[in-house]
Amino acid sequence: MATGSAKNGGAGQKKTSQNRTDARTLKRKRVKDDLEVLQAATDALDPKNPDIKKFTDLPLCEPTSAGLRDSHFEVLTDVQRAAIPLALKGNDILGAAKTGSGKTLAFLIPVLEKLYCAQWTEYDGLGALIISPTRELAVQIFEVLRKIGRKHQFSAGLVIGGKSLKEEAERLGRMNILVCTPGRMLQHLDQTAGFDVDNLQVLVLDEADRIMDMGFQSAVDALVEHLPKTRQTMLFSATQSKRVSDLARLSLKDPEYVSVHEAATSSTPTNLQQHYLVTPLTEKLDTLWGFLRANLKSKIIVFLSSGKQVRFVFESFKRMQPGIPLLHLHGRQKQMARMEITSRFTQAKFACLFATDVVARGVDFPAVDWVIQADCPEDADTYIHRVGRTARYESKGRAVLFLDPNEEKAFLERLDHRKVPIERINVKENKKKSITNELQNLCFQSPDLKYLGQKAFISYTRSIYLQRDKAVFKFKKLDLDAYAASLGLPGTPNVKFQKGEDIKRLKNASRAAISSGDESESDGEGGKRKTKPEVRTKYDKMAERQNQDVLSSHYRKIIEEADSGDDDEQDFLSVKRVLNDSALDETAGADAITAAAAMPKTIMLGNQELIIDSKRREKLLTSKKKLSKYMDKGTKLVFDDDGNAHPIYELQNEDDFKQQGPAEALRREFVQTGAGKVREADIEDKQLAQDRRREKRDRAKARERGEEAAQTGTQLEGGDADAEAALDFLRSLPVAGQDGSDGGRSDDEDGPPKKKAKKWFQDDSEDEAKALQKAKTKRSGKKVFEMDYEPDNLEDLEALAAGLLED
Ligand SMILES: Nc1ncnc2c1ncn2[C@@H]1O[C@H](COP(=O)(O)OP(=O)(O)OP(=O)(O)O)[C@@H](O)[C@H]1O
Repeated sequence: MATGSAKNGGAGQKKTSQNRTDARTLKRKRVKDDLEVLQAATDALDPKNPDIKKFTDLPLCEPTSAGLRDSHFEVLTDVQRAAIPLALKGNDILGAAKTGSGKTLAFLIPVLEKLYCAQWTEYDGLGALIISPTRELAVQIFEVLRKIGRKHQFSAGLVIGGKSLKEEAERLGRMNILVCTPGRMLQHLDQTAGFDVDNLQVLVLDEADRIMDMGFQSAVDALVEHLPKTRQTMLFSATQSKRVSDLARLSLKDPEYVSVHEAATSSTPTNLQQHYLVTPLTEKLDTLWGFLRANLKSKIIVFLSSGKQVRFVFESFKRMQPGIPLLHLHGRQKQMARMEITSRFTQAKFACLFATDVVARGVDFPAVDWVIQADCPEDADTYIHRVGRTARYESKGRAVLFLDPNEEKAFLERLDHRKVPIERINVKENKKKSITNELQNLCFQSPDLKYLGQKAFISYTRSIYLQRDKAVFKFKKLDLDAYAASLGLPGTPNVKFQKGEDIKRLKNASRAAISSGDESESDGEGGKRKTKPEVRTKYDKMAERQNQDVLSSHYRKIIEEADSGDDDEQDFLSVKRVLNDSALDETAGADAITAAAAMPKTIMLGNQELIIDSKRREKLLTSKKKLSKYMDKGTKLVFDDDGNAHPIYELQNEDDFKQQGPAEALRREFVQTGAGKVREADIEDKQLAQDRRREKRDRAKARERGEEAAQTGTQLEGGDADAEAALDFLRSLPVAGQDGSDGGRSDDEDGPPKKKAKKWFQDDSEDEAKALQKAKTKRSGKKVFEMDYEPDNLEDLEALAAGLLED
């Protein structure tokens, strides 16, 4: 049976495997036929056909179509309509379209189609490389790729750093599509054995103008060297450059220039409202604070010029609790933190994100209401990308640019030149409020915050100094002292400047340094090749810091000490001179000094000889206070009428003492007189205490009578002077509501409460005071009248307490 059945089973198995082979052949044939149809449709496709409106109008394979359907993409945007057909036909593309217009799909769909048509498998290696200037954007592109490519069989990976090179390298060999940042990719091409890109079919540069910008030039050049020349290349950006040199470096072949909004009257989305307001640098934080307080139910991105600015504003505003969740993002944060913050802001309904230009390009946060540019962007392109974080696709958005009066004219010209429609708005005078005092208090209380403030000050002033566009950024016009004060700093930090460098080069140099030093903090930018980091001491790091001027004086001393090797000797000699100033015979000259240098230094204090054998001891000897413990304590003297000095306790001459009588009798007499004096003093004290108690009782009674009279309105009969005085005092107090003001009327009072005008700049202390007042009223169940009166003694305070808290 077993055998039989085995026999039967063998025939069955043969049949099944035959069936499977047939099915596979059939499937392959079907796919081949489909591919031929697809290819024919693509060949026949007229890229300029105006009837192409939906994705279903394009010759796309089933997996891509299904991915788009499932992601609810149906109608093509302008840039997609213009670019996708050309790209499907294999052209190189130079795509330019406004922010938020859907450029990501415009290159991802052709990538998927190209590899599908080539029947790309895992054995074919890397087929497409997509480069982004920032990690955030790379992650986002990868997410869209996963969404629309979910029905494909390709493997896709993200190469942006944050993991060890080895870990990434292991997976690289198996990837068909990679989304990466240039620096990190270059590292792999240089260092990862067996990572083969010879087969690459498509290269995409998103935010191409930025990638081709100087910070990335060398990385991109080196990267392109590794890639095969026969490939399709696509470049996209909202601010596309057409520099011939760039195109040559990327070996673009007869690229199609797709610029769907070139004829548009504005280079920014039409559903974006753009404003600017002129606010002097010294009031910038006041204005920003006021804006946030007035827009608590919004999703806001605030752009600042550097990570240090971002940290200071975030930390100080966080402590002042504006009433809206605050987040911050800059390139020096660890990768995990950046991803976490990005995702929190993405999900938030109301929040404010302080950020550097790390999220200025490409990042697609949903439903951002406001983009605030608190620091003027370095050029009009950066402005366009920053405002593009709102009003994306078909949604609306608003943007406000803060300009210092010195920046206004020239920067508006730049915007006008780039077709940016922007209108001036003003902050209402009555809504302005200075937060300088709060910042000063915070900086005073927290040295950390003060340090951040100093760093922010330095990075801002340096950035202004280094900006290329000198017509906009006028360093000489900065009032540095006032600016430092506006940050709450107790003094103006010193700033060192390097001439002949511009801000972009500096920024990118620091990025390159990071990417070669610490991978985990790298932005994937810059593209310098990694060298083995040397072991550096704490002092090395401190000495390398660019802003040593804000180091504590202690650290500065350490650094200065390290700089001059012969310091010790110099110190020694100079101390010797100081100590022996009077003792040194001038004629002894240099010989005496040299001889002294060989001997240990000493100093005589009283009858003690102290050896100066260390800097600490030397310092100690210059402090009078500290020296005092080594010195003799002085003796106190008193002077008689003739001016003769005597010790305080002077023993009487023995003979004189004996003449006064027997010692025991003298002692008894002394004790008796002393005891008599103490008794008298005691009686006086008791009498005084009694009088005071009586006075107090009388005052309290008079007060009670006075209050009754004041309440009933009856005239006081009789003439108790104290009571009358108390009544006068009570009448002199302003009674709630009588002086025309609201008199501190509590919410619980009868009658309609006056509606308070809604304020822009309501601060927390007011809220707290109100809450306290309410809590008090609730607890006591009594009405609370606020008086504009400051009691100046204890009695007044008691009267106030008794007179104002009543049923
Ligand atoms: N055809 C479409 N239909 C509906 N929504 C779309 C379509 N294409 C893109 N979008 C949506 O529009 C938004 C912006 O798209 P995308 O991020 O690709 O813009 P972008 O042009 O790359 O912007 P930026 O210049 O800022 O990088 C995204 O939320 C995306 O999901």
